[in-house]
Amino acid sequence: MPVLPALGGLLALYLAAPFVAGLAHIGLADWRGADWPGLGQATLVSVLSATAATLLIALGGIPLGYLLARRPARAMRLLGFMVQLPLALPPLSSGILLLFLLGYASPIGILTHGALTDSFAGIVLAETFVAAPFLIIAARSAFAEVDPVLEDVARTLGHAPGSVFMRVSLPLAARGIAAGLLLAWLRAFGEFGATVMVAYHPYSLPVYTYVAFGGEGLPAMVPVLLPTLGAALLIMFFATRLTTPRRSRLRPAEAASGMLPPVPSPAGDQPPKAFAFTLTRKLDGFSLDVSYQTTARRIAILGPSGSGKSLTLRALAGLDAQAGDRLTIGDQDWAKAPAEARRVAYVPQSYGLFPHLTAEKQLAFARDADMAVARQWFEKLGLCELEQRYPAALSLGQQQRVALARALGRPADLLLLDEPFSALDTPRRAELRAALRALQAQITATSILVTHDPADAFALADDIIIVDQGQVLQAGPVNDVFLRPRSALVAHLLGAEATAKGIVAAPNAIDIGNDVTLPISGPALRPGDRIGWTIAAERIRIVPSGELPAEIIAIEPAQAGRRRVIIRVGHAELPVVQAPDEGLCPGPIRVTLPPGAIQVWNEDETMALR
Ligand SMILES: Nc1ncnc2c1ncn2[C@@H]1O[C@H](COP(=O)(O)OP(=O)(O)OP(=O)(O)O)[C@@H](O)[C@H]1O
Repeated sequence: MPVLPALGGLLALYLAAPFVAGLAHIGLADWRGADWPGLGQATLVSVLSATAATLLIALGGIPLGYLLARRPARAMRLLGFMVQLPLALPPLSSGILLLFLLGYASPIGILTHGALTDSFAGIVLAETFVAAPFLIIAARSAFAEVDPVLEDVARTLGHAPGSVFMRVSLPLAARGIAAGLLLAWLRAFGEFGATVMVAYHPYSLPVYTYVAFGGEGLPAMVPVLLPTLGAALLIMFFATRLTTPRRSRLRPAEAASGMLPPVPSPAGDQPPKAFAFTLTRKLDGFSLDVSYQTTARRIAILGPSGSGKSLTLRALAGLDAQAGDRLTIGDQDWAKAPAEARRVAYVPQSYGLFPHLTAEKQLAFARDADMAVARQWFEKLGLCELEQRYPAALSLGQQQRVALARALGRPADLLLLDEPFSALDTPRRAELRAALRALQAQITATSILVTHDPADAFALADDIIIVDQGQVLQAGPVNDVFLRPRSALVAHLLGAEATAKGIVAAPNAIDIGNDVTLPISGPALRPGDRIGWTIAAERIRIVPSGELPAEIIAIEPAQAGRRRVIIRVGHAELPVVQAPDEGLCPGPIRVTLPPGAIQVWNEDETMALR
C-alpha cells in the first residue's frame, strides 16, 4: 500500500529537516565571537549533573523496576502509575511542584537554608525528577522479560533472593536497563523546564542556550548547539546498539540425539526415606489440597492439564512455602525451610537453563555445587563436548541433560521433575524415559515426576498420585492403582479409552453380560457389587484359541497402517489395535483378555465418593 510509506516518509523527512536546515547555518555562524568559556562551563554543569542524576536514578530505579515487574499487587500498580507521572507533566509544571517541595519557603527549603534551589544540587534534583521514569519503565520491561522460572531454579540451587537478583535477574535484564540509563542521562542532560524553575543558576546547558538566544538571537546559536548535538549523537549511538538484537555468535543447535547414555551402576543400598506432605493453596479461582505419605523412592504425580501438578511440585521445592504446609523427608522437617535451604534438585518443564551461562557455568552455578559430583554427571550424561555451549545452541534433549546434571550436582534428597519429556517428540521421549529410569537407579534421592502421560508413570514410578482440580483422586502403588482405579475418571487418566459395566460374579471374576464371565487379577471383589471395568486396547488379543466369545462390529483405519477394530464382548464395546489382517471382518470371533490387564472399580463406591 503506497499510503503507508508516504505517511511514514513524510514524518521521517520532517524529523530530519531541522538538522539539514542547521547545516546551512554552519558557514554563517560567528565562531570567533562565541562565549567559549561560558559554553564550556554550562556543558560541564550539564554533563556532571546528568551523570549524578543518572546514578541516583539507577540506585532507586533498578530495584523499583524489579518490584514493579514482579509484584502484581494493586498497590504496586498504583506506585507504577505514580512514578510515571513526571513523564506526563509539562516540565515547567514539574518545576513548580519541586519548588513546593524544595523552595525557600518549604519545610525542606527552610531546613536546608535554600541549598536545594539555585544550586548544582537543585539541577540534579530537577533532572532526577523528570528523567527517572525513563529508567523505571525500561527496567520494569527488562525484568518482566526475565522468565520467573529461572529465578525459581536459582533458589532451588541454593541462592537466597538477593543472590538470585544479582546473578540471574540483573544480568539478564542488563541490556534493557543500560538502554534505559542512557535515555535517562540524555533526558537529564537536555532538561530545561524543571531546571529553569528550580535552579536558574548555575547555568546548565539548556538554560545557557535559552539565555544566549535571548541575548544574541539565532545567529549565535550554532556553536551553542555543538555540545548538545555531540552528546545526543553519542548516546543515541550506544542506545541503538543496546536495543538492536544481538546476532548470535553461537553455533546452531545440532540435531544430535538427546539420549542419555544408559548408566549401569545401581543406586546405593540405602533404604528409601519416608516421605510425607500436605500442601494447601488458595489461588484466584483454584484451590489445591494434596497430601500423601510413602516410603517409595519413585513417585509420579499424574493429572490432566491445570490439575495442580506443577503447583504441587513448586510447593515441594519451597518456592512459595506457606504456614500450613507439612513436608518431611526421612527425619527432616522441611515445611518451614525456604527453597534455597531445601535439598531439592528441581528441573522445571522448560528446563530453566540460564541463557547467559554456558553449560559448564550452569553446572557451577549451584551455591553448594560439588564440582566433582557435578562433573561426574556431566560425563555420565555425555555432556563434555557441550561444555562451552550456551542454552540457545543446545537441542532440547541436550538442554534436559544439562538441567539434570546441574540439579544433581549438589546434595539432594528430592529430585523434582516437571513434565521432563513434554517438549520432545515420541521416539526421543521413549529414549529419554529409558535413560531417566537408569538414572533413577543411580541416585538415592526420592524422585517425583510430574506428568500427564500414564506411560511415564508406569515406567518411572513405584507410587502414583492422581490429581484433578487440585484434589488427590487416588494414590498408592502404581500396580494397585492400575488394577483397582477408584473411578472411571481415574481409569481414563490412566489411559482407558472405553469403559464398561458388569457385576461381580465371584471374588476374582466379573459378569460382563451376554453370559460372559471375565476372570480378573488383584484384590478380591465382593460378589453382587456393580462394577466398572476397562482394558487397554493393545492388551486384547483376537485369536481363534481365545477364551471368550466376541463379535467384530466395526473396523476403522488407524495410524501407522494399523487398524482399529471395535469388538463387542459381553455388553462391552472395546477398541482393539490390530495389524492389517485380510482375514478379519465383522462377525463372531474369539478373544483373550489377560486378567492382569483388566482394571476394575466399584461403581457403588464411586457414586458414594461423589
Ligand atoms: N499464580 C497463580 N495464580 C492463580 N492461579 C494459578 C497460579 N498458578 C497456577 N494457577 C492455576 O492453578 C491451576 C493449576 O496449575 P498447574 O500449573 O499446577 O497445573 P498443571 O497440572 O501443572 O497443568 P499443566 O499440565 O498444563 O502444566 C491452573 O488452573 C492455573 O491456572
